[in-house]
Amino acid sequence: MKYLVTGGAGYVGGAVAQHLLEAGHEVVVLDNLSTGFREGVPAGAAFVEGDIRDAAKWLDSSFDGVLHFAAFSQVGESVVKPEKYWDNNVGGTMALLGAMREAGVKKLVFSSTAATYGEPEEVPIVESAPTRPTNPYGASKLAVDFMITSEANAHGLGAVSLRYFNVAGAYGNQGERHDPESHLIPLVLQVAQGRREAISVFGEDYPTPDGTCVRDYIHVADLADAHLLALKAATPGEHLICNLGNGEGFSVRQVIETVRQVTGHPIPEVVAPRRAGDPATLVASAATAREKLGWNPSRADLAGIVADAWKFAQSIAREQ
Ligand SMILES: NC(=O)c1ccc[n+]([C@@H]2O[C@H](COP(=O)([O-])OP(=O)(O)OC[C@H]3O[C@@H](n4cnc5c(N)ncnc54)[C@H](O)[C@@H]3O)[C@@H](O)[C@H]2O)c1
Ligand SMILES: O=c1ccn([C@@H]2O[C@H](COP(=O)(O)OP(=O)(O)O[C@H]3O[C@H](CO)[C@H](O)[C@H](O)[C@H]3O)[C@@H](O)[C@H]2O)c(=O)[nH]1
Repeated sequence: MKYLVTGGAGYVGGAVAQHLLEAGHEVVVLDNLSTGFREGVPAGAAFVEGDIRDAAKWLDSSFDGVLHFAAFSQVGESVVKPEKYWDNNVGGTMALLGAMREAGVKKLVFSSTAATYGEPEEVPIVESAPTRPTNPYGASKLAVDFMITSEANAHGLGAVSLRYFNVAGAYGNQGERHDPESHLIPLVLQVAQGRREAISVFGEDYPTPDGTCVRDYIHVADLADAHLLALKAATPGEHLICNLGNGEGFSVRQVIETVRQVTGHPIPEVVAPRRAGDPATLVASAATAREKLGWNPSRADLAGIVADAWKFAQSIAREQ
């Protein structure tokens, strides 16, 4: 099969593109390199440097589907520059859906997010939980989910939205290298590498066991498996939404402690103010993904996830 991967020069899109190639598919990556890297596009994929708003230039009926990762995704930035998120995430996806309609491409897998739920009333979070995003990033992704539902109803698109919780780890040589980095695990690893002095803990007064935010970390390779299963499950005229996480929460301090164990570095920490837009606890119920996609994650162990991210961070440091 031939797939367009938007955002395939980024962290998750690059890992999924690699997995698609290994499964024998043809992959075309469309990425404007706004946050991604040319060297993040896996060998064997065709690369088009361009914007999803211009997807109609490259999308034609030879494609069997689209995997849509291209977006801005920093929670904190979205609070101070919301217009950037509405423009790229919502405006960009509207153009992409239009191009798919024109070209008659009927299958879509979309990177949605746990941030669509906001502060949950109950954990683990199920897909029928209220969606009350606490930041414009989550709101923009929720708007896209609504857009996709109406596209499926009106025009027969077969779509699956995967609501990732916190993605981490590496898949072969596909790993996380955001610049600037905002995600917890790669930042803590930068401390272990001596690239920063200490990790800031954003708030220690949350209603959680140790006062720091709790998140559900999922290995990017397990996430990649879910995308291939989602392509199989996509059904014309239907929009399926699935959470992807391991169902277990780890606090910021537990993550830091795990990095200490994996790297042997003492990792100094400093307490900093809360980051705007952060919910206290996000933990997934992935029962829908297991039932509807047949997804069975096999790399849930946090130390293993951190060890893979560490291996990748060290390999990048050697290259630089
Ligand atoms: N990393 C996580 O923990 C996480 C969690 C939930 C959801 N997501 C979602 O997964 C997707 C991928 O996240 P990531 O961590 O790999 O981010 P990333 O920044 O590494 O990748 C995004 C890629 O999209 C490209 N891009 C952005 N806007 C574009 C546009 N208009 N046209 C073409 N290319 C464009 C960027 O250059 C980049 O290569 C995003 O949609 C994000 O919202 C990520
Ligand atoms: O230097 C740091 C960086 C992060 N954190 C904390 O660590 C936790 C995880 O933060 P990340 O930035 O790694 O991840 P987020 O939970 O903010 O967001 C990630 O997961 C979300 C869903 O859970 C969204 O999908 C989003 O795209 C993705 O970046 C948060 O409580 C954050 O406040 C720190 O304490 N210090």
